[in-house]
Amino acid sequence: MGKSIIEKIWDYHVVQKEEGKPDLLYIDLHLVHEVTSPQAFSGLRMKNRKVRRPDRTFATMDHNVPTVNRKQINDAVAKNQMTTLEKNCQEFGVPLADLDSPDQGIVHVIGPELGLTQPGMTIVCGDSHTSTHGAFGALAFGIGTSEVEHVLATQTLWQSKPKTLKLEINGKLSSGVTAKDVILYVLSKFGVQFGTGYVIEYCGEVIEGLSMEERMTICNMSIEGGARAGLVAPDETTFSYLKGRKFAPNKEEFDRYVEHWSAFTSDKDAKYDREIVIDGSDISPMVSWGTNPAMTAKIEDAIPTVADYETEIEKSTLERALQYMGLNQGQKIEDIKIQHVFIGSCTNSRIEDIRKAAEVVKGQKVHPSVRALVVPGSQGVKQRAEEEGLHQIFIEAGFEWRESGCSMCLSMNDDVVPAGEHCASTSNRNFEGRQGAGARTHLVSPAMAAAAALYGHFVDIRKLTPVEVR
Ligand SMILES: CC(C)[C@H](C(=O)O)[C@@H](O)C(=O)O
Ligand code: SF4
Repeated sequence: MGKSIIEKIWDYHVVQKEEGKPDLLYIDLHLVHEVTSPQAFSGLRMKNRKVRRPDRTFATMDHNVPTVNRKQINDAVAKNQMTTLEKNCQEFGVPLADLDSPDQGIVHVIGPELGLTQPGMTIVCGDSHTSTHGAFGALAFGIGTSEVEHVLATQTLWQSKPKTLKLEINGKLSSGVTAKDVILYVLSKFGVQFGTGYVIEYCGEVIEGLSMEERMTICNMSIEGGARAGLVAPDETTFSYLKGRKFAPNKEEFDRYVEHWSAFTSDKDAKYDREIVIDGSDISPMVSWGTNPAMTAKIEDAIPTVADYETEIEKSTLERALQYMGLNQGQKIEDIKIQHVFIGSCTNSRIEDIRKAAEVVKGQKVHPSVRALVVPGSQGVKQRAEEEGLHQIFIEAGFEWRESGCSMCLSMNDDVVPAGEHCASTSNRNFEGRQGAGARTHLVSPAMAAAAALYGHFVDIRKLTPVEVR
C-alpha cells in the first residue's frame, strides 16, 4: 500500500519506536520566540545541559515587539521576555534575529523567507501556528514549553503518530477569492474541530495553482480547524521559491536537494483516515462575524438566525457570540461597520498580501472613521515592499506603515483594538478579547480588509470596478 507524504516524513524521522508508546522523532528545525522559551532555557541551565544543535535552532522576537519606536518597550513583562531571549541565545549559542537584525520578523514569516523551512523536514516551535511551514511539504507543528526544553536538549521529540486527512480542493477560484477565503470557507463548513487528531494534506487543482504565500495562509489556519498540522506536497512552486534564499542549499547543491525533496509526495494509492473534497468555485470572499473562525459567512450573505440552528446549545452560542460582537441575527455582512483595519500577522503579512492590499488601496483614501495599520511580517517584507513603493500607496491613503511583529494579532504589545470597536483583521483568531479586552475581530483576506478600510464597512471586492481591483 502506498504512503502519504505525512507518513513518509514521519517514518524518515523516527529514531526510536516501541509498541504502544509514542515514537521518538528527530527534529530538523527548531524555531524559538521570546514568549515560550524562557522556562525552557532555565530548565537547561538548572540541569547543566547544552543546546544539542544550535545550528538547527533559530530565534526571533515577534510577539512583544513595538511596531513604532522599536526600542521603547513600556511593558515590564514584554521587556523582560525580550532581554531574557537575548541573554539565552548568547549563552547557548543560538542564532537570534533581534530588533537590529534585517532578518527579524514573525517566526512563521522569517523561517520560509530565510530558506530555513524546507520540504521533508520536521519543524517545531513553541507556537501553535507552526503549521504555516507545512506549505513547504514539511511536518511542522507547535509544541509546549516543556517540549521546547526537550528539543533544545536532545533535538528529538516524543510524538504519537497522527491520523491523516486529505483535503482536496478542486475546480477554480473566482476572481477576488483568495487563499484566506478558502480556509475561512473550510472552517465555516466543517467547524473548529474537524481536524482534531489529524494532520491535513491540502491538495487538488486549487492548491496546486497557489503561490507559496497563499499555501502558507491555508496551512497557517489548519490549527483553527483543530488539526495538529497542515501541509502541501512540494513541487516546482516550492523549489523556485526556495532558490537563492539565505539558508537554502546553495547553487551547487540545489539540484541534489530537489531530488531529495521530491521524494516527499503522496503515492497515488496512499490511504488516509479521512478524505474531504470541496469545489473551489463555491467559495466567495469570506468575513467572520462571530467569536470563532468557523462563525464566518460569505460577503453576499447575512449573519445566521436562531432558526438556522437545531439545538439549544447552537442557538445560545449564536446569541452569546452576537451579544459580544454587538451584531444582530440576520444582519447583512456588508452592513457591518468597522473602525479598525489590521493588515498583518503570520497568516497574511507577506509580500504578496501587502501587494494585494495595495492594489485595492491605490489612489484611494481610508474612510475618516477608520484607523488602519499595515504591519509587514518581517523586516525583509518591509524592505521589499518599500523598494516597490507600496508603503507610499498606504501612507498616501492614510494607513499607518509599521515595523514588523505580531502587532494587533494579539494584545501582547501596544497595538490593541479598544473595547466595543470592530476590526477587519487579516489574522487568524477572533475569540473574545483576542485583539484587546472587548475588541470585536472580523477575519478577512488582505484585499477585503483593504476595501473595508476605504468604505468603513465590509464590501464585496468583486463588485469594485476593475480599476480598483485588477
Ligand atoms: C504566544 C503563543 C504561545 C501563541 C500561540 O502559540 O499561538 C500566539 O502566537 C498566538 O497566536 O496566540
Ligand atoms: S502573528 Fe499572531 S498568530 Fe502569528 S505567531 Fe504572532 S500572535 Fe501568533
